[in-house]
Amino acid sequence: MDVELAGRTVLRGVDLAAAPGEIVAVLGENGVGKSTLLRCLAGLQPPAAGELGVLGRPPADEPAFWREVVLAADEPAWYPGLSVREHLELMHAVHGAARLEVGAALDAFELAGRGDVSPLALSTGQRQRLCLAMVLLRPSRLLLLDEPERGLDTAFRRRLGSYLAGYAATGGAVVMATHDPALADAVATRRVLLETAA
Ligand SMILES: Nc1ncnc2c1ncn2[C@@H]1O[C@H](COP(=O)(O)OP(=O)(O)OP(=O)(O)O)[C@@H](O)[C@H]1O
Repeated sequence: MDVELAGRTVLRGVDLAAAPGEIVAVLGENGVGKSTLLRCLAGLQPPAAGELGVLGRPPADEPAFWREVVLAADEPAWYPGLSVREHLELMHAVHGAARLEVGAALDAFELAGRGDVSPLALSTGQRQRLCLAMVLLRPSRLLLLDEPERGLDTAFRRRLGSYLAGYAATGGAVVMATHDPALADAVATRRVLLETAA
């Protein structure tokens, strides 16, 4: 597919497939179009040309689509008055059939000691861990992750890799834009290097 933003071709001839159980790492320099590609896969940016199918149909920004697909890009808006634990409980209650219990998610993402505070009282890396905990707690078939390593220390990046591998091992597909070659090396089953559209 080709993608244009403000009349400029940002992506040209991008050809990408991700099967269940695959982790696709999308690499490339700043501004090359990685986030734009994820937005296309999430149905938030229509391609100017070409074809795009997600889970067997064109992606659409509607509830049925978002029950199966998660886009984790910019930091989400946090609910005022809800603690870290309550954000996870909300996710658990809304989605049902959760992949993780709340206590297990707090432990896995090293937030057990911070469960009662507001997300705004967390450090940048802790907030990113909460984002990822919310993403991985709920059921889904496709994760679209934009620089999931953002703010994470080296040790937790490795843990993230193992969590993504675990997600893929249960049949989920992951497409992630990343600037972390070590994360890509550790878990990607396929790598896509984007280059500036000529
Ligand atoms: N809303 C917009 N309108 C016009 N151009 C945009 C818009 N958003 C992004 N762009 C441009 O599209 C190109 C691709 O941006 P994108 O954010 O997809 O890059 P990226 O590969 O994710 O970059 P980074 O590694 O810095 O996150 C850039 O040249 C950017 O300037």
